[in-house]
Amino acid sequence: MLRWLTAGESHGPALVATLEGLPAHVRVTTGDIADALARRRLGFGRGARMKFEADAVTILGGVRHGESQGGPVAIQVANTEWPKWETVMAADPVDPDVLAGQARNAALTRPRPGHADLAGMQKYAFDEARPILERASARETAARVALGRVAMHFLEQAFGITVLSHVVELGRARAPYGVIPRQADLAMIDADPVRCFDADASAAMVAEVESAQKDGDTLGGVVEVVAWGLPPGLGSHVHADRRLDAQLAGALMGIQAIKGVEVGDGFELARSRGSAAHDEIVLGDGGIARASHRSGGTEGGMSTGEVLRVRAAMKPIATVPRALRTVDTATGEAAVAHHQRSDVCAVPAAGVVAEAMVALVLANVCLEKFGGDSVAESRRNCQAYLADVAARGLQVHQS
Ligand SMILES: Cc1cc2nc3c(=O)[nH]c(=O)nc-3n(C[C@H](O)[C@H](O)[C@H](O)COP(=O)(O)O)c2cc1C
Ligand SMILES: C=C(O[C@@H]1CC(C(=O)O)=C[C@@H](OP(=O)(O)O)[C@H]1O)C(=O)O
Repeated sequence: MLRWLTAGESHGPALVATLEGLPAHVRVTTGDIADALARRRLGFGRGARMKFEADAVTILGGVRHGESQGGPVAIQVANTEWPKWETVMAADPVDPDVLAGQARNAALTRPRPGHADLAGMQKYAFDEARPILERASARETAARVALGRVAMHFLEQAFGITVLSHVVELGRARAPYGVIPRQADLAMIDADPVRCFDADASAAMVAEVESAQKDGDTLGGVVEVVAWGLPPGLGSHVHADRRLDAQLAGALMGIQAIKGVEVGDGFELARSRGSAAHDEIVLGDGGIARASHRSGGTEGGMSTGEVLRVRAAMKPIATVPRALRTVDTATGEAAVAHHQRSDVCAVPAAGVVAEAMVALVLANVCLEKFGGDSVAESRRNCQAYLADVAARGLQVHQS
């Protein structure tokens, strides 16, 4: 079983992440993780902070000479802006007179609608939002992306599974439905300003961001994560929490600002008749094949061996420049919400985070099915299983 945790605040010295249960001999370097973090900073519409702040990665444990050792992997993502925050975010007590002189320490008593601010102040007994927003911030997703890269290397090296994402909707702009990119397309997607695979849709998405920015507004959108090379039978129908689709939905909904998840054709299937909603099992060239890919690669809570497709819908950024109405909790008076700066749109970055979450889920279900304390052992176990499926005439040939 793969377990992971992150810790750290948005303006703290660093985020830290640990991954327990990773087999030995996964090849991964600091450079690989830095590359993943750089991809998360991509995307037209992100705010000023992405430009002046940098992620400084250190692998603190679990990896030696470029290979995992079987112990927990610990990664630090340090924040180069820390010197500006070291008094306001200090772990140890600070002289109140020193703190009083810090503009950054001003009490945030105008909670932002759409954020954790108000519910967090209620729940954790704080009179201002700083202690809440520091941990609620999607800065934390940098730690998840670092772990996701390690999980992706395991999936690729043990099983040949690859995971990628692309932006399919941004504001009102939409990419054509049903185009499923492959790993070879990833460089092209990352080179696009909004990580969209369709040039016309990309131009429309960029225009949407420009228009929202001009209006002092923000945008959301939809990302699709695609995984190629999955064996059938990951996850299980036998219990709710073992269903692959449930685990994927939970992982994606666990990303800040994600409000909806679709597996395969998702909500569109609900609008179709049964005769047009499923993937018929047919005789193909080499044996059993599927006539379509509507299910998104899961049936009965298990992978089918077809390409996996999941979509996540992100709400518009909640720190709206044209500030939303709130109440100042210090005075009890009507006010407008705190706003310093924000992304106009972070959908392209959310795609990179969604890839990481899907990779962590897939790595976990692969370990559940195949086990293995080394990459070679996990690979061997998977190959033996696939050989048995084929020997029983149940192998599905990809169309
Ligand atoms: C990659 C990424 C970047 C984000 N950037 C911002 C931002 O700059 N400003 C903001 O207000 N919210 C931003 N968010 C969204 C907030 O973190 C999120 O809206 C907030 O946590 C409340 O959402 P929730 O109700 O889903 O938790 C971002 C989310 C992601 C995934
Ligand atoms: C720092 C990151 O994202 C931040 C996520 C975020 C939020 O509210 O979620 C708000 C913004 O930070 P700030 O409020 O300090 O401008 C983003 O920049 C990052 O992704 O590395």
